[in-house]
Amino acid sequence: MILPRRSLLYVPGANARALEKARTLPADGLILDLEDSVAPEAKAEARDRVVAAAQAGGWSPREVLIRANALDTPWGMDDLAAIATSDADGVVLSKVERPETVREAGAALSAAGAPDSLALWCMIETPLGVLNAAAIAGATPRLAGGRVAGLILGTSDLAKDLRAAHEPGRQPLLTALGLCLLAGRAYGLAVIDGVHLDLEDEAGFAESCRQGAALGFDGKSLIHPKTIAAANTAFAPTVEAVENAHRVIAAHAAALAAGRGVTVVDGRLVEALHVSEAERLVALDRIIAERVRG
Ligand SMILES: CC(C)(COP(=O)(O)OP(=O)(O)OC[C@H]1O[C@@H](n2cnc3c(N)ncnc32)[C@H](O)[C@@H]1OP(=O)(O)O)[C@@H](O)C(=O)NCCC(=O)NCCSC(=O)C[C@H](O)C(=O)O
Ligand SMILES: [Mg+2]
Repeated sequence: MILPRRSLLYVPGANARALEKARTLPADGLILDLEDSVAPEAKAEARDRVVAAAQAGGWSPREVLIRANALDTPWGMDDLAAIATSDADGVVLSKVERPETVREAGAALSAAGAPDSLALWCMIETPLGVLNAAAIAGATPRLAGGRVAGLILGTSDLAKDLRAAHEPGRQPLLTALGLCLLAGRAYGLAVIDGVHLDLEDEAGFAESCRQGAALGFDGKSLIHPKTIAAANTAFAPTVEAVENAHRVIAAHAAALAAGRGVTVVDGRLVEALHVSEAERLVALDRIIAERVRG
């Protein structure tokens, strides 16, 4: 089933008001955070609060993911044990660098009683993580019956480790973004772009969404509710794209009925591969429209 992942908002797990507010926001998904936004002395309390919030329900149609601390920190394993039976849709593993970490997390979740439906999302945010992205994506992918549903780029940590500049166009990060997209798509995963740190830079945010959508990301991770609407727009199919998709589907069906495998729509060649992409767009558009109607 296609799920819109245009906007995934980080919600600090230590901030009770933000957690409450998140229930009302039109993001496709929420990442309830136990990692970087939570101070060490607040980790245990934040874990209890986030797990209780997930268990309380009432989040639909939003996906609820909980970001755990890395497994080699004092909190990582306790986070997984608590999240396992939290009714969240997924666990976000931070700073994943090796496929063994994904398997270890999957085993820990299963041992703690997690249902098979609990997904794993891997953050790729270090140079080693990028270089191993294909092995991480292919460790236990959903398509092969495993838990891994997606990759999320951690471009802030990555830029720091690379000593790269945060600049318009994100040239210093493009190799890493492309490698992660290749890795995720090779194993049928969702792939989510990193955050835009400057909350006052509306034009830069819009441009980074446009670029992320053009590169092929499913959506963007966000840090403030005021950016949800722009991300939802940027990563949704446009009206023109949906109209074109309907024309492609109809023209190809007519060509097949006439015994031909290819046709031309508005001067462009249409083959079966274009039909499957058109069908994906139409399905995504329908689900988004259903959400808007409520
Ligand atoms: C950046 C913020 C600290 C700003 O917070 P604040 O000053 O409270 O903002 P506002 O006054 O403008 O907030 C307006 C209302 O919106 C609510 N709010 C704000 N942010 C969120 C949020 N993220 N989720 C839910 N609700 C939110 C406020 O409560 C206000 O509500 P109301 O009371 O009704 O007026 C703050 O936005 C924030 O903490 N953002 C998230 C920070 C975070 O999670 N960081 C970690 C994830 S990013 C990361 O780790 C990067 C990655 O790992 C990498 O390496 O790249
Ligand atoms: Mg990070």
